[in-house]
Amino acid sequence: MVNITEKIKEIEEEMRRTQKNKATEYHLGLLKGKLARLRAQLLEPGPGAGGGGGSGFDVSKSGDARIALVGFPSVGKSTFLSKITKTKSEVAAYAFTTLTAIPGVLEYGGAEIQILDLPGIIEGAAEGKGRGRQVISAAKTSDLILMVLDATKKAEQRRLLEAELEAVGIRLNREPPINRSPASDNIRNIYLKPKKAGGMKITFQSPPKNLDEKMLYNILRDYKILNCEVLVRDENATVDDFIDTIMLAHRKYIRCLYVYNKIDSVSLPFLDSLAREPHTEVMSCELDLGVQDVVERCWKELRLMRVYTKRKGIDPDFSEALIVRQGSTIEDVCDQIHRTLKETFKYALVWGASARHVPQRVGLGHVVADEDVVSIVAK
Ligand SMILES: Nc1nc2c(ncn2[C@@H]2O[C@H](COP(=O)(O)OP(=O)(O)OP(=O)(O)O)[C@@H](O)[C@H]2O)c(=O)[nH]1
Ligand SMILES: [K+]
Ligand SMILES: [Mg+2]
Repeated sequence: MVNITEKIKEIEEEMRRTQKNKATEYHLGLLKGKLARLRAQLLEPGPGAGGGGGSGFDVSKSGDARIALVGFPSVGKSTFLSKITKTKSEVAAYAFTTLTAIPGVLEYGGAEIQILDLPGIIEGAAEGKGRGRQVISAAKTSDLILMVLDATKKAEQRRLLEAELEAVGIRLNREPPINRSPASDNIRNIYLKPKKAGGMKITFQSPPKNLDEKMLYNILRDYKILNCEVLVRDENATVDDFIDTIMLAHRKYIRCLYVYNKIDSVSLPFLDSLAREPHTEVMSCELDLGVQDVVERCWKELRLMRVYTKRKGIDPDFSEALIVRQGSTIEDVCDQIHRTLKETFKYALVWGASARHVPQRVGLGHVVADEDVVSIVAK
């Protein structure tokens, strides 16, 4: 297999050499498209892909959610896993102690959360350095990325890691464009809809200033999007806008909690400044400081809720919660209990924060709150 990393380097080099002007705009556009595609390709599973493949590790998801521990070597990822779960992952003072994904289970609030200890990554991970691609692929499958940072190391470690994740389409702590029509997600009013068949249909609402049909055709072909519908509404749309539109399909919006470990080795004022950063917690695994706070914060960031069920005439069973995502409805609760429960659903009674009065009689669309008690009444 031709080395993707080398291809990326070549294209980056060519782009640097190419002067930016009207005449080269077209060519640069194609190069940009290629570059974005190659970066995405690095993460795709493929036979014999260099560096152990980009398909992540062979650990199946289990429990109610998955948290991935991502960070540079020796920041204390394995130490943290061993502290909060029953799993023991090897800890040592040298880099790359952990060579594969080690799953552990964190029990919290009645939920089982899978924690994935991962090998350390280094700069250039997204381009295939070390096991970086696998690590990032695994991170991409998680519900929360816990970025473990070493409080004694330079501040730029955080930005470097962010850049590695961004490079492969991961967007940290940004809201996904949900509840909007697919068209409005698109950049600069470019509508792109991949199809199963029928070839490419490219339409311009008004004559474009920076694009033409052949150009879009070539870029789409490069991405192997051979069947699709494209509508360009804005005459000012550029090649970059078009590539962004394509890349939207590769994006993954994941929440990230930054955790500075080893605070036993820094000064108090510095520690204080770290703790003030957004989406951040500080801890010392060694002194057992702040570890429980991190666990609690993880629970919050995962936005999971506990819902208790109750049978008529019997007290609710508070020892066993159903775990649902924030924003879930009675319908989601039914689906958690049993696949076909919805079919016989008549109404539900709800006690708790989401109920206007208790018990409130509600339908499938009612949005539940954390620690609500729900009783489903069947037809
Ligand atoms: N001072 C201090 N050292 C710690 C702390 N937590 C872990 N360490 C030490 O940091 C070193 C690396 O810990 P690991 O848990 O192996 O780090 P890792 O991130 O899993 O490393 P890799 O698997 O190699 O990427 C070990 O020597 C730990 O004892 C802490 O809170 N304070
Ligand atoms: K280590
Ligand atoms: Mg480790």
